[in-house]
Amino acid sequence: MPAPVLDLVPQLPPATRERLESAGIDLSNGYPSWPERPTDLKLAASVRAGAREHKDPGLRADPSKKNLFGAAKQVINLSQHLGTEIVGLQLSQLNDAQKDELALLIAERTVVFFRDQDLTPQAQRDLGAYFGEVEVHPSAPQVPGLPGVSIIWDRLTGTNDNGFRNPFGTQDWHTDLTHEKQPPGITHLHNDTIPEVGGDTYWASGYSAYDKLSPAFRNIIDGLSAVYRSAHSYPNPDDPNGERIPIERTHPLVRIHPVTGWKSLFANRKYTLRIVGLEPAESKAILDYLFDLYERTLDIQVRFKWSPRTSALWDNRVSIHAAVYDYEGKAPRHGTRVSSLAEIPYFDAKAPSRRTALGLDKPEDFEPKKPRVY
Ligand SMILES: O=C(O)CCC(=O)C(=O)O
Ligand SMILES: [Fe+2]
Repeated sequence: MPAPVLDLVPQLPPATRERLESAGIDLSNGYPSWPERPTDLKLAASVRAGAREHKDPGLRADPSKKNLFGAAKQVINLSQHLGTEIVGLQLSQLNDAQKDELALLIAERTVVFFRDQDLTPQAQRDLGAYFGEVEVHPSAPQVPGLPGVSIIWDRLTGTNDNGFRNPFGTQDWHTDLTHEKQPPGITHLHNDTIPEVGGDTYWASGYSAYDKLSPAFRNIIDGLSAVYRSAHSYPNPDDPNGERIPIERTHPLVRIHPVTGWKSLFANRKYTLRIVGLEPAESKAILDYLFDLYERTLDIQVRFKWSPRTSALWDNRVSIHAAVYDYEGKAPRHGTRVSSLAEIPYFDAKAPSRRTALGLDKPEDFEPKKPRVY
């Protein structure tokens, strides 16, 4: 299939163009570039089907994080359960000890922010490569000359029908690339251009969603597997002109983060299709409950207001996220992103939840809730 032609150089926001050009990105063949697309589903599914060794840098970190925190001007926790902003550090200048500690911090706090970054797309890719093998999407738009640096920009839909009634797709709560055999751990989005008003992003904690469940309910979902579907679809090799179909993969519904050792819910409404082994109605009832809990429980979420040249690094193993499309494409918002593939998701019945590991459980957390009396 030929790569779509969509030359958007003239539409690049000025700050974005300046960032790309001063980093030596060649825009003479257009922007973005599209990878050689797989011709069919089998090829797309095989792109990263092999087993990769993943050694998480967070496992090497000094638990006190003294190298990272000692060099920062300020460390601000944005909510109890997730979200930390680090002030006064440049991501492009971190040493290895600081990168290891950052990987640990992201594992613990789910999403970490750095404002006022001077970050080339090349430096962003190098940092991603430190965290794990950089994901090169088989069919998503990328920065020319830099496979693995993909682009978040609503102009890339190639259609103009996104708006108030039809938000950009990233507004749906989701986790990235859950259909991969080794889905991403850390994803790093650097937004070089941000509207003056709007364009915030939400994250919700999978650790805390799991912690919200009663022990009896945890027993029901612990050890179950679910099927995860890809966002992109591909022609079936046996029927190249027929309907395009997505990739499907099975993973545990509750997974363990290899660095923290904590259990996390691993479900998202956009891509988790069904629980293996259950009747369709049972699967739907349980998944709908889990999605609702995850998406609607405000105390396990953080909403972040960006400023230009800000980086967010989040852990896709233990979170869902959603981008608010209230600027409706009227003001430019442009970012580059790099995802680092991690381990094959796994479950361990003996692993603790986050609250248990941190000693935060209270006896009443384990009693059935009493009905509220007003
Ligand atoms: O635009 C955003 O804030 C987030 C978009 C998103 O879903 C992603 O980068 O994976
Ligand atoms: Fe996403």
